[in-house]
Amino acid sequence: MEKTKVRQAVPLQPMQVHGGADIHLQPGEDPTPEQVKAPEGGCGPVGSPHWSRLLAGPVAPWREEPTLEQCAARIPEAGAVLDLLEKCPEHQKKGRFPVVVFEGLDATGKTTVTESVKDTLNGVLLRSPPACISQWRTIFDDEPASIKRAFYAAGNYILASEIAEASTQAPVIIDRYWHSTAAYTIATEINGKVQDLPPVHDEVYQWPEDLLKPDLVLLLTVDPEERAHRLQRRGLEKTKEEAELEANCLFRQRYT
Ligand SMILES: Nc1ncnc2c1ncn2[C@@H]1O[C@H](COP(=O)(O)OP(=O)(O)OP(=O)(O)O)[C@@H](O)[C@H]1O
Ligand SMILES: Nc1ccn([C@H]2C[C@H](O)[C@@H](COP(=O)(O)O)O2)c(=O)n1
Repeated sequence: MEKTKVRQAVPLQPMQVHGGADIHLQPGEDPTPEQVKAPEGGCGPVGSPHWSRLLAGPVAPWREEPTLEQCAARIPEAGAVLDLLEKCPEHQKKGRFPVVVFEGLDATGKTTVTESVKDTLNGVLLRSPPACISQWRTIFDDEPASIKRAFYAAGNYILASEIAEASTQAPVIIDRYWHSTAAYTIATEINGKVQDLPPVHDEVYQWPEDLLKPDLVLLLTVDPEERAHRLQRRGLEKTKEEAELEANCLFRQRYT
């Protein structure tokens, strides 16, 4: 067996982004802090100020981007995701059992490790996106980045209600959660060099304040060559992100 490295991921802090009203900026013009900040009370499509901020886009809040609600007429599954989201209680509380998340690039061993830890701890294994919406992934994966991101972000909130319930019964082990959504979004949607990324304490890295927080997040890493072999052995078609990781050093730096 190859060695899988595990390190505790830095938890993201609460995030603040624009909640939905259109902001028009000239190319190169930066938004004011008022524009970036969500309006008091929220204004988004699903009633909760935080959900609406999230679905409006955590990384480039000043851009005009379609939300799930806006594309529901064209993509009925977007409406179904929003219906599920609406049914989730707004304040998700963790039960008495620990909630542990495993993160990492493709083929770093998340499935293998989470299944083993689940068996060892006699726990419950959950995944993001959760099973109730994962059959629609291919639809959203083919959509523009903002819609894809909104789907995965919504999935994290739906998953949170599953975590809340499961953690009253047993330890909960999770394969990907918010960090995956944030990392892929930052890597795909922030252009430029790694030094152009928002600074370390920027709100973009922060955990959404209304999203149930795990007790522990572990990041799995393997040597890039070994990871490439594993992907090759698996023989699946490369995802868009994998192709970018391979070809684009800047993308890789932004992601990691
Ligand atoms: N420690 C290990 N040593 C050698 N091979 C491993 C190890 N852990 C996992 N693998 C193999 O690497 C491949 C990827 O593992 P796994 O599916 O667990 O990764 P993953 O992170 O869940 O991937 P993805 O995110 O793409 O689903 C599998 O073929 C698995 O058998
Ligand atoms: N919480 C999540 C989970 C997954 N994603 C996206 C990121 C990648 O495009 C893809 C990887 O998932 P996997 O193939 O390992 O099931 O899914 C996300 O953005 N947020």
